[in-house]
Amino acid sequence: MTTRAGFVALIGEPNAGKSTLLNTMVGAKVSIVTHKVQTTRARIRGVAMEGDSQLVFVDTPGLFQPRRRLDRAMVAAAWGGAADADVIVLMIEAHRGVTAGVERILTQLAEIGKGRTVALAINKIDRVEAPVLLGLTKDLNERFEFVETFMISAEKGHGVETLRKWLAEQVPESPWLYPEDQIADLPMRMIAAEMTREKLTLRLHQELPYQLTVETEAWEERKDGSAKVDQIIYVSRDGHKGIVLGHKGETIKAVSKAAREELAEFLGRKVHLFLQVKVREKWLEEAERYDQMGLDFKDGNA
Ligand SMILES: Nc1nc2c(ncn2[C@@H]2O[C@H](COP(=O)(O)OP(=O)(O)OP(=O)(O)O)[C@@H](O)[C@H]2O)c(=O)[nH]1
Repeated sequence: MTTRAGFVALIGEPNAGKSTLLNTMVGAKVSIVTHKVQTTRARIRGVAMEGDSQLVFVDTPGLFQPRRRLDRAMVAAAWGGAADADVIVLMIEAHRGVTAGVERILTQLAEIGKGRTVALAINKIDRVEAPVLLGLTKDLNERFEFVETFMISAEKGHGVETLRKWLAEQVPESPWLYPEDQIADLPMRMIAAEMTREKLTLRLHQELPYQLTVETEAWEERKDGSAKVDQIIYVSRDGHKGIVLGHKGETIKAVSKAAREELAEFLGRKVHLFLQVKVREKWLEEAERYDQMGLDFKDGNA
């Protein structure tokens, strides 16, 4: 069997329908991903299987005219995700057409999208008549050389399967990036790992060994409705392990408690969180590419 796998970035103005499309393509589980945990790094929003292809959707915060510093960082992150992706899909709203925001994105796309596979998805086609769509398709394709144009309704599901099949053909031949039995809760695993990393950062301040990463090793749904989450904190040196554990394990206990509480509140149910610290000298090298993408590299999976 020839497998394929790759990264897909959905870009577009806020409200274009990116989350809706993701949910339709990936399944209901992603909807749990909210904007609550903000990060400037690209994150995985969901993974879809289509035939022998694995499509990993990376998050791109809505692209808008950045004013504040935080906004600028978010927009940069959005483009960062797109620049690393194998396929970029620009989503626009059919009834709004080429807005000033869309024009701005197209200008940036002229640089980022050069030589890449960029498709156009005109969304919310249920809101306009056919002639409008044809005019819009022509207009947009004159402004940028899209490899393909799709007319979809993310909400009603029209055209979504065609788009997904096409994406499956675009990603390169590659082993799958994530085991199939993990993809359903992958976004949750990543969010949980980020929560723990955030608590470590808060707790350790400057002491924090910068070569540190958190991975969610196992996620188990229990019959009583609670979730059992096992995480490993990887540090690159023995000395760092002591810092993370703290005097008599105080640091790790406090981090664990804070992360557990936040995760429980986020999920709205009870959480049992187990943290383990491991020394792995080479993790940085192994994980480099994934880390840059904001992905949690799982040992031995790639
Ligand atoms: N009529 C119609 N509405 C849609 C369609 N797809 C999405 N919407 C609606 O458009 C709104 C925005 O959709 P989202 O999926 O949240 O948009 P988004 O691009 O993820 O927005 P941000 O998270 O702000 O970047 C929601 O109210 C959706 O219900 C569609 O195909 N037709």
